[in-house]
Amino acid sequence: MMKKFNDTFLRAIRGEQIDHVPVWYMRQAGRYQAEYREIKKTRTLFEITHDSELGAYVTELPVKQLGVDAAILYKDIMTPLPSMGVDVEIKSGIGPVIANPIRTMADVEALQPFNREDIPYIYETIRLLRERLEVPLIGFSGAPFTLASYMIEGGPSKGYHKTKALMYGQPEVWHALMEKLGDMVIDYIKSQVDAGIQAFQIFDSWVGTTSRKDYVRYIKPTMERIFTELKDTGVPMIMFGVGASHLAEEWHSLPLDVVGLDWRLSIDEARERGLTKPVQGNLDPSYLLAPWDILEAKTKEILDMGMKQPGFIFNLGHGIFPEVDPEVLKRLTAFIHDYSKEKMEVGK
Ligand SMILES: Cc1c2[nH]c(c1CCC(=O)O)Cc1[nH]c(c(CCC(=O)O)c1C)Cc1[nH]c(c(CCC(=O)O)c1C)Cc1[nH]c(c(C)c1CCC(=O)O)C2
Repeated sequence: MMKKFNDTFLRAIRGEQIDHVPVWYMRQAGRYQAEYREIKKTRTLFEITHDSELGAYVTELPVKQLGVDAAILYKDIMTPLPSMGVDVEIKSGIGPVIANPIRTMADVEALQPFNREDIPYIYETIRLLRERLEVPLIGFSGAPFTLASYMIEGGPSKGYHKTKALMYGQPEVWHALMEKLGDMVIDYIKSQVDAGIQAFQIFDSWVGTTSRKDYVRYIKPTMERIFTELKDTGVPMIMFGVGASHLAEEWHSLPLDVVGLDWRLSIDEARERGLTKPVQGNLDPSYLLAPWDILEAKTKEILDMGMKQPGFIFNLGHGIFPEVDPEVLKRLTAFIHDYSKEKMEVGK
């Protein structure tokens, strides 16, 4: 018998009637899973994504194992960059490393427009997943600032000094780069929507390193254009970044649907600051290593805050890390479902 499609995640975003709080986890496909580690013994991330059957398997695995309410397409924020001429490799335990960093206007001019024909395997994975999944499929893209930070630094960074030096010192180069990456994000998300994704998240993971004033001046115009152009897709749009509480009002004012929060700003505080839109978050993933009663108490606290108004999706404040026990995530998912279900029934 076919199981009924669980659209709780999409209904929650629309503020519709639901019977439990939906949950999914950033990095729900990854090295905390034994099956994933086994696959990674012989294949790189790019090799997995080029194999649509394998990409679909890895995407679906946490949905089956944990019982989460949404799947996030397995790929990386680096996936579209080779199409633009970026020479990128993802090194295990380090992250993306780029051999041809951006330093000058000539480097920006040399970037090619993203071409969806370069990544047919991603769309094939989306099509396979839409046939198989009983929960919505989330697509995603990195945001221009976060992608630019890798492209300028040449890899992961602590201070983002080269990125900001280019932003402040060569603003015309910076804006040209933001424009090109903005074009890519728009077409890349549209292409994923055409293939069948049902929501998307924009990862501006490292944008919290900029001030509010700089965000408005150097980054927000491109974000405004991205969300304005993508609104027509009709697919819910989620924003996320780490340590970006000071930008929460700026995000809220963008034409997006869901504001993702990390653990630095509580949901109550976000509401007090006028964030009336649906929120997603925000358990500090470190709690996943704490004893169960401590994790449960914190989860309850977040659910109690999130459930004060419609439009709440439970997630972590950042991705799952390799040391986390899958059994803990399974128990947590069941707890979120049971606790919120009970609370909704009492509230009726
Ligand atoms: C900044 C960023 C990257 N990639 C991503 C971000 C934004 C989210 C965030 O803030 O963490 C997004 C991403 N990367 C990956 C996903 C898959 C979907 C999911 O969340 O399950 C998603 C959503 C796979 C991946 N991307 C990567 C892994 C882990 C290593 C691997 O399996 O090769 C996975 C599962 C590699 C990667 N790729 C990147 C980093 C920092 C790393 C980690 C390096 C490491 O610790 O080894 C860049």
